[in-house]
Amino acid sequence: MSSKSIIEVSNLGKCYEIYSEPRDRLKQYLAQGLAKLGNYQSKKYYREFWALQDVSFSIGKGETVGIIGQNGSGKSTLLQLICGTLRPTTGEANVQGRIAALLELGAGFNPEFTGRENAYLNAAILGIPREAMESRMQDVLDFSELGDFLDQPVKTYSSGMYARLAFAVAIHVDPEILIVDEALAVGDARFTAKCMRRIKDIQAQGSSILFVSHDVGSVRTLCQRAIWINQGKLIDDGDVFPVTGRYTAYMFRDEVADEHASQIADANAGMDTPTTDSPQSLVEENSLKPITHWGSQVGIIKSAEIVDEHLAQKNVFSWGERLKVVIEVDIPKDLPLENISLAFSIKDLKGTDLIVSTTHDFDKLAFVDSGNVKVLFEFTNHLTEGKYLLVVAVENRQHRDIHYYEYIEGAQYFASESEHRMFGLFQPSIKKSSIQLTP
Ligand SMILES: Nc1ncnc2c1ncn2[C@@H]1O[C@H](COP(=O)(O)OP(=O)(O)OP(=O)(O)O)[C@@H](O)[C@H]1O
Repeated sequence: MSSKSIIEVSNLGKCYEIYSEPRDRLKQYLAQGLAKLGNYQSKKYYREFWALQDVSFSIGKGETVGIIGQNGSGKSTLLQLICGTLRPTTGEANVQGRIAALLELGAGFNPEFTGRENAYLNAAILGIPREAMESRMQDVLDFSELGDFLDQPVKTYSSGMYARLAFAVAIHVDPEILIVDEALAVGDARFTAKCMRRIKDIQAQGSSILFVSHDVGSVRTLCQRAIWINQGKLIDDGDVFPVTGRYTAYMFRDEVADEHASQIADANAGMDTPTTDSPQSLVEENSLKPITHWGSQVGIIKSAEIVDEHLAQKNVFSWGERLKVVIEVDIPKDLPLENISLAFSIKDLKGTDLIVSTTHDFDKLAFVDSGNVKVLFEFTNHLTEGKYLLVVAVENRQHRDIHYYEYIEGAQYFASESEHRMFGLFQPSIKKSSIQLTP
């Protein structure tokens, strides 16, 4: 284990024995016993299912890593192996430091004990003595907002109450590693926001965080790095933006041209997210290829760029300047025109959508013919100083369903600049006025 890593996972695998009928389990047990006595290999009455297979990576101190993947891909299995609540079939997970894990609901809680007793018990397992925890109990109570329920057996709790207690305990035991499984996000919106804020505090204190989520947006907001697990295998591991981009591409893949996830990862290997702290200029960033580029009709977008009001392509725009997003598309004859929509979004380098517009919404722009079309979206640049990227897409929209014909994340990289100091991400021009209420 390298001195800088706090978690080191090598060739980790978990295999389950799947029995088609309950009596096969008994047959297996007996056959195994006999085989041991006779010193021979017994017949297998089960089939093997690898929930996780040959996974290796290391996590450094202070890193926040998102674990992404479809339902049943092996994320929870991986976390349980790291926490030591599950034994691996192959390989090992070495962990250095106190792990506070929020895995399944109420994991580690005794249903007969009260919330308070469970808090002491959980803390003790993590090496926090009762006296130390006593002084933190008021904070646990305040954070969990459980009130009198803290002294009720946890078997009487709702799933949301379980989650509140589990989270409150986890953040009050000084974790060096915090593991958060999204399965726990059963609280209401206010509590979820409160938890996210606290996770950021823990991050700022230098703890390492493993964050499991289906939501690419929250992974991008919180994590610098992402690990993509698919069917028990590690598909991709790297900077959060490109890895989640490739995962999204896979999730939206065309059913007909269904490719294996690893092929997408291979094809995109080597594409990195633009670095924000590098001293290299934007010119270099503009030479970067898109972060992701996919869809069922790749190639129909002929060009996509941001220009000023004189249609000159630029990479730096002033705050308050008029700008246009120009997308040229060649719509094939066989595509149904009625639901075609051209869309763009402006994202910051963390992947947050700041501006999104499509020809489909508000004043719908209909396409009357296939062939070459240029669409212009015009608006005033109200982005505060920083670096941004342009995302463009041609979609088929039917109500809330979207099929992507082509999607380019990072069609252009550009900067916004201003002489004024601004806060926030987006600063429209705001009219100020006052009303005199008393003389
Ligand atoms: N005890 C078990 N016996 C047999 N199979 C299991 C067992 N536990 C998990 N699995 C299987 O292992 C696979 C991985 O499960 P896991 O819970 O790790 O997935 P996940 O990525 O966390 O899913 P989700 O996003 O739905 O929580 C699934 O196919 C699941 O059915």
